[in-house]
Amino acid sequence: MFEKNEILELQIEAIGSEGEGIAHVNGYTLFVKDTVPGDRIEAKVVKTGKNFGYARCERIIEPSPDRIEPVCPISKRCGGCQFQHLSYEVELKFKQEKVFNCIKRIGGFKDEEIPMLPIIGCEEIMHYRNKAQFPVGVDKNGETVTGFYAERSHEIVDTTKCCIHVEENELILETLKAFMKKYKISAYEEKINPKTRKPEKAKGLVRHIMTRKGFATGEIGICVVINGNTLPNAAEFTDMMLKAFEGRNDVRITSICVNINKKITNVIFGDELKCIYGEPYIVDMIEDIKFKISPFSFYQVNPAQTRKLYGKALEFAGLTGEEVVWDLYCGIGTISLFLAKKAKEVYGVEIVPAAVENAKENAKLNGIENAYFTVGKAEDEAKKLPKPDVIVVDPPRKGCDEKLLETIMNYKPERVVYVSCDPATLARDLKVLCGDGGYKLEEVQAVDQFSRGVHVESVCLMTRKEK
Ligand SMILES: C[S@@+](CC[C@H](N)C(=O)[O-])C[C@H]1O[C@@H](n2cnc3c(N)ncnc32)[C@H](O)[C@@H]1O
Repeated sequence: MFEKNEILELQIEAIGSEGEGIAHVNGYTLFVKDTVPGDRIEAKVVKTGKNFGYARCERIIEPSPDRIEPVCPISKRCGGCQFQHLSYEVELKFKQEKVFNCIKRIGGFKDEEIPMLPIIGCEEIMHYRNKAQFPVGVDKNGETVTGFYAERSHEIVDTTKCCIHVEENELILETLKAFMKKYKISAYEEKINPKTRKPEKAKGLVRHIMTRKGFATGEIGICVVINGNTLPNAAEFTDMMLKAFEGRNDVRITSICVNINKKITNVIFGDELKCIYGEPYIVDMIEDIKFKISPFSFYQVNPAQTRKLYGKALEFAGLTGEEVVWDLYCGIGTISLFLAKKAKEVYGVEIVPAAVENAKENAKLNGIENAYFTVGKAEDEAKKLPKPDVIVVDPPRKGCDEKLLETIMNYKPERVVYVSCDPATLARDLKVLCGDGGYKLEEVQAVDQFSRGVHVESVCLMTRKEK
């Protein structure tokens, strides 16, 4: 066992599930952030446990051939990206293996039972993210700061630049800071309880700014989250933002909203939304379908990859025009509307009311009359829907609720298409559906939606073993 602060020479062998490098010394595992398999490093032990510990890279003795220079100057402090120092080729290999290994270890599948297609990588790994949520706070000198939380912390790394977000965010953040300075508008300050690591006291007004850009339409939406009832000088804020983008014909601000969140919480949005300019949504397009997207609604963050992901989901659904399809966890109806064009009827279920409102409007906007949407929990609402031939699920990271898996198994649709942003919960659910559930795993496709980050999206097709 090692002592805290002990200096070790380590050979990094693999990448851990959170993107850290892994080294072994006499059978003991050490995780080292910002390192790459093949690096030989000098590291300081920072924490030790019974089975594994953590060390900090102090010096790279010999860099791995897969190590690259991060494009981002703050990549080590910011908690956003984990792979700025790793070649994209190795990042993709890691993600492919992550999905495979989760299905094998957590799902209990044998190698030959995992029909994995090669991961679909990004053509563009920079400036791909259409949505950003920046915390706003105060530094030691009392100046307003915006940027990103440092990893596992509430400390804001002050920056207006980010190489995975859209470049327009820089101008939006600079304009917000100038507005707050000019009109003496305070930034949110919270006191974190060191034991619970949760915020316990707070003051100041502006707590977050969220931006979303429609890549196909150029529409930009801004939402300022405040710890109060009104944003003072809201008209001036709108003027400043519009002026900042004056003369640009590639993008335009079409929505500015204020969200009220007076709770002391880590949850970004409160319930109340006030539109102070334009519409309470932006419009974007995927292929030939238009979508209205409210600030509350989920919308995939990487438009170029979303097309490929949805394309696979649609292919896996294998529709002929005759099927009744459920699209559970449907958000604003993105997948539903693609399915509806090829199916008899589509039933979407989604928990966020604003997203369902968007989904209904989106069906109308695109002249789609065979897609129906319900607000509620998928696990409660699905069993009230007409019997499906195909079920598509696209749950949040925690995966599908057990009750929903039971419903799927009771209804026995021919095909289940599972879109997942967390391979661990995907694997857990596959174990149920392909175990007692009577389904066979037919295809597994990983899609890189989050380049330079550790998360990976995937889509799987399951078919019934007994017809
Ligand atoms: C990963 S997103 C997928 C949305 C949509 N399929 C898309 O591609 O844009 C997951 C969605 O599930 C919703 N959600 C979370 N828990 C839910 C539940 N228990 N029942 C229904 N929807 C839920 C979220 O609000 C979110 O819109």
